[in-house]
Amino acid sequence: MTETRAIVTDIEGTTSSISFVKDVLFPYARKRLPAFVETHADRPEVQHWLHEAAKEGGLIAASRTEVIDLLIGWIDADRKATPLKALQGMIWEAGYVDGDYRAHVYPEVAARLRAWRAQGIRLYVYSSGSVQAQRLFFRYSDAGDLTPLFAGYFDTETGGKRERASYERIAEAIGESPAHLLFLSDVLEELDAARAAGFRTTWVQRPPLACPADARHPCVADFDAIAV
Ligand SMILES: CSCCC(=O)C(=O)COP(=O)(O)O
Ligand SMILES: [Mg+2]
Repeated sequence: MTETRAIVTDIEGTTSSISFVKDVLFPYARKRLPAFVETHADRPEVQHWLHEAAKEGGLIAASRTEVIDLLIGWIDADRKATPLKALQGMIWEAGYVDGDYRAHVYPEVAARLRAWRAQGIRLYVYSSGSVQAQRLFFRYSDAGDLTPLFAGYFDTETGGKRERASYERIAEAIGESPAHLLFLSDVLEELDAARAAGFRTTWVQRPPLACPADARHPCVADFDAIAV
């Protein structure tokens, strides 16, 4: 079998439960978004992402309230829009620092990540959440600070997770041939795109989901079952 030199993992539904993201993080950001935008509107990075959101939403000369409404609509629709993800990451920071929540990771994940590192495999994250959000997530995880395990992070500024070109860019950035890279995700369209770029793939189907017998990617219920 081809040697795996690096693993790139998704977060939601793969290292961590969908419920933590949807039922804890998203509502936290939704509730605080209007006040966050009003009180941080002078920060250049906030201005930048509000402008990008308005552009992506097709709003011309939009008021701040209109952009906030647009962003809230995107949260409700679970739209993986880069401007929304960047702003969510900024808002979530306070929740982690204040101890309002810790990021969920499935019980075997931290030990398995450490075992892969001990084997010399480099670890990366590719999530729709912004790089800032990803760093916070693993710094404040319920298994402790996992950020020392990761060599790098990719978000939708690299491209959409269902696009082959994104994985080609990630392989280029990691500096390895895609054949030596393994991508983990719960979403088949993401795995198809990664495979089209030459990555090895594994589909993570956390219980109560189950792997179908005719799965088109190697399929596991947890990280301990992943063949590297
Ligand atoms: C970085 S934590 C929040 C993740 C997030 O915002 C999201 O939309 C989940 O996307 P993923 O690509 O990890 O499934
Ligand atoms: Mg996912």
